[in-house]
Amino acid sequence: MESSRLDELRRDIDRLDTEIIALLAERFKLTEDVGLYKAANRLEPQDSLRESKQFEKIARLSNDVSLNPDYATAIYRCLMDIVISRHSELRRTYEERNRIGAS
Ligand SMILES: O=C(O)C(=O)C[C@]1(C(=O)O)C=C[C@@H](O)C=C1
Repeated sequence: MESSRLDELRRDIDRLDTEIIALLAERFKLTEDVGLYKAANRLEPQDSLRESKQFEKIARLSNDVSLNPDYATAIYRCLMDIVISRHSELRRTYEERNRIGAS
């Protein structure tokens, strides 16, 4: 491959990465609020029913744009695992604060 072509492709990748990171930041802000809501309402960090619906949607959306659904599914599994771990942390912090506040 001509090196200028490689540079051009990498510029396109960099541009998309900028957008992907901005969207991830937005998504994590929303899941942070979900985590705070769950902690305050004593809901479990993981919701398997919601996840099943999410994964169905992800497969459908991937197929619509000719993306291998396995790729998107793997990425979203990672994302959700990070979210679940953060929600567990928020729950521990929330309960710790309430214990201290109650004593
Ligand atoms: O919708 C929720 O309840 C969330 O916590 C968000 C989210 C997600 O990232 O989409 C993460 C973990 C849950 O197991 C399901 C979905």
